[in-house]
Amino acid sequence: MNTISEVRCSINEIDSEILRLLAKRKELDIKMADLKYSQGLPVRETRENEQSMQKLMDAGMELNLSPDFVDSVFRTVFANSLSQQISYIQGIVGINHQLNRKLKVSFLGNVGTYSYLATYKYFNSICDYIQPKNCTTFDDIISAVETGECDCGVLPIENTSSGCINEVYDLLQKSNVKIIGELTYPIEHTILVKQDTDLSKIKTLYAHPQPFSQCSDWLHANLPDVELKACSSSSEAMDTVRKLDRDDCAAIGCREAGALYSLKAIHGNIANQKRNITRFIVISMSNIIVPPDIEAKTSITFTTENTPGSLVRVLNVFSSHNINVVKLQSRPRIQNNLDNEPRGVWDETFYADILINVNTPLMTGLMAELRQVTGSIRVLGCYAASDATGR
Ligand SMILES: O=C(O)C(=O)C[C@]1(C(=O)O)C=C[C@@H](O)C=C1
Repeated sequence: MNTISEVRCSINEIDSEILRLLAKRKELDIKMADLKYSQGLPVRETRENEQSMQKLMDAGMELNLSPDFVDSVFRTVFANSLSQQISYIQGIVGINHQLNRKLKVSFLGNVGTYSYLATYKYFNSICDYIQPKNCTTFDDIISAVETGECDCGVLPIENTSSGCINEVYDLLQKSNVKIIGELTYPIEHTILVKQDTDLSKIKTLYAHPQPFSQCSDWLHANLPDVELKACSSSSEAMDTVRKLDRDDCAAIGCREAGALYSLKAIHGNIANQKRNITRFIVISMSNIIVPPDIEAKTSITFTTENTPGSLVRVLNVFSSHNINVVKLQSRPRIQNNLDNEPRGVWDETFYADILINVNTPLMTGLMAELRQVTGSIRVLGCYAASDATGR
């Protein structure tokens, strides 16, 4: 008769074997991407995937595994495989010409910030080694790329709870960096403490301003009298609470990252939206080419006259070409010369994300039409849409 620990041991061995096989599969993904790219074949093979899935479900049934289970396991494996292949090809085509596949990347904060987690998730399959540049402001992240100190930078741009991160939009208005990628990352805010304590004892809470704003409802209802201290990042917040080592201080951060700072989670899931997700953009000084079979997103910025119908005329251009505008945002225009500005009014700069690849013949005609109905227009970058990569 087997004991629990013997059975557990056998299960652990099987799990390790599954991991080894997944790692082997990952190596084949890269080989496959290489072959497809060199032969000019599409990366996404929807029909082949469907056929493989059907075969796996049939084989699974013979092994007494339900089709649902097989479907959910392999859907994740297939999505990951596609994302690996796309990232790899993006790496060949665009941002990584270095033979040793090392990239220097700037992002907010230190180990354990959400930006850190998103950065490693994005670049893991693109390069072998990331040299991190830890920044304390969004401006520094962009400057590190502009000066050539870093190959790429990662910036949060919008979140399902707090909306657009205006500071990043305004910095993009002033910079020449290109957007070369995006990823969406689930942000699971947690109250982290150093000493054994409970919520009623907390007097001071440390966090980046974004988590404060993303958790405003919960904070209002549960910690209304607590002093909120803004930090430059979640890592600074977590490190401060670790060093203070008190039972009346806490930080907002991700549960797993908290453990890196010897902090315990006492309350989780505190964001205003259950699905609290941040979209990050990846920036670089040079554009990448998105292969034609990958769904591409192009970010543009434009100005219009401050007159009735001006914006509609721009949107009509997209509509007439059946182009999906998946995001439209406006920000007050940054003016350096205020001499001719009438008092009390200001102009807006618009940002739009549209589903089109800039390297299509349609784009040239589209830009010509857009120039006729805008004051100025600039492409901020064209990149693989996160839906396409599963990131
Ligand atoms: O402070 C961090 O951990 C960050 O990475 C910054 C940041 C942000 O500025 O939006 C990143 C993602 C989350 O939305 C919350 C915080």
